[in-house]
Amino acid sequence: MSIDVADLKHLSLKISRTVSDVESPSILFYELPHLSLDMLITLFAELSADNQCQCYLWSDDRGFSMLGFGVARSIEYEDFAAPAIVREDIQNLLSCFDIGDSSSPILGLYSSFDRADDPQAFWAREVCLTVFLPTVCLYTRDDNSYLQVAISRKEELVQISKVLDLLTAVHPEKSSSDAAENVQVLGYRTDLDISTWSAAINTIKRHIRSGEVEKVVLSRKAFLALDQQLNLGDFLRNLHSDYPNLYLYALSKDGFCFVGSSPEMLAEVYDGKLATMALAGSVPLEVSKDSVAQKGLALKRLLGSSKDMHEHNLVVQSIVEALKEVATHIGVEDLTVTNLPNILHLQTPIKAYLQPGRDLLDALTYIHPTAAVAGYPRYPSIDLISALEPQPRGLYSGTMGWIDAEGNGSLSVSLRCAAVRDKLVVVFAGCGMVSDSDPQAEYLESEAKMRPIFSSLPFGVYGIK
Ligand SMILES: C=C(O[C@@H]1C=C(C(=O)O)C=C[C@H]1O)C(=O)O
Repeated sequence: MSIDVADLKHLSLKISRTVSDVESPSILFYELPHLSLDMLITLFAELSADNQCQCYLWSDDRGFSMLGFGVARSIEYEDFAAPAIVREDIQNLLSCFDIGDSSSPILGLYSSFDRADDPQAFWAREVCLTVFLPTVCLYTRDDNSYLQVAISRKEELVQISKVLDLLTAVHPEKSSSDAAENVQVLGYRTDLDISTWSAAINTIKRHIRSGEVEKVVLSRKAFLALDQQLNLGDFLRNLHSDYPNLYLYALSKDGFCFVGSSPEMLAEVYDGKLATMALAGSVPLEVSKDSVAQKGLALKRLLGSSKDMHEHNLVVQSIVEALKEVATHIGVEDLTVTNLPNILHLQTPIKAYLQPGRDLLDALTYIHPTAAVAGYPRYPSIDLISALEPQPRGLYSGTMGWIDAEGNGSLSVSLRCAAVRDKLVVVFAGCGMVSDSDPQAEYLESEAKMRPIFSSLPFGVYGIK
């Protein structure tokens, strides 16, 4: 169903009237005709061009998508805070608003991997955790779409009208623009080339031999200088059409945009039931090869690799250990394979019941960062990562998603991503290192993990090393 312009204009008027009458800060909810993800992508691209306001897009493949524009209120934590404190802060934040009926407001939530405060790295000036109530939130849940507006000042009406005006103008099947065809790469570099990468892996192996760690996830960045700014709408549409069943996310603020498409769920919580996964142990696929034959061989190699099974089992083990602190009835399901165009991953779904009073925030605090993005055990691995990686990771390998007032919600792990500022694109990828990791093979794996970003750029860069 497409959006009826007359209906929206009517809604817009109705909201303006209601908002003008609102005397105390309020959160209002309206039902909307179905919003496709494509429409939210178009809105994200248009709204993020306005550098004044934060814009947030997050979507899973299970029927939840949200677009948040503006920030009515936010809570930022310089260090990782205890879940009980965050929970209380969220309740206090929401208690400033009249919420009315039975709807539960949706808040955005994102966290960084580390306490990133490198002034040289624009993607890494992050607090640890941010929870925010968007001024305008369009979201779709199980095929129903809603508009949530948080009103505390009359000026917010401008932001609300902006979203509604754009919505009336968005065509449901917006085709991509052709302006970006001529984008050129002016420069390319990586922070860890194959020789520094290999040296870092040798250091990790020394720490593994000494018994201090069993696995460390090493990551690197690729920096691309373009001759013009990226068209974010086209980029997100390409990313979504090539990798359709993943988490798609984008955060635009402070003059930069962090964007990606991740196969990894950190946690999904509903009514005390928790779903998570171990995702680690990978075989990259080459672009040039016949995909069916190649996938068959790669699958055999992955399932027969004791190194990948070891890497994977450490992640299962670390998640189960973490869950024992906050959950009961922990069920480790059968091993499966996540089959993507660029790579195959071993995957084990894990389910549990959270202890009474626990919610998504406990899942975040205890599970993250898993051994799939940090290492095992967690803290010596994180120390090694900060010693070996030239700059903080910032949002890369952090988490992104949403939470409601009851602590239900969903978070993805921020992988297969890039930070974009002006004409610079920084692409991130990492690989789990164990005692028998081969630096060359791991480097190829990191290239394959960057491919979704490269191939979604207008010129489809594949061969960058
Ligand atoms: C760290 C990344 O991916 C993680 C590491 C994996 C591995 O080492 O096999 C697989 C999936 C992810 O959990 C990344 O994509 O940057």
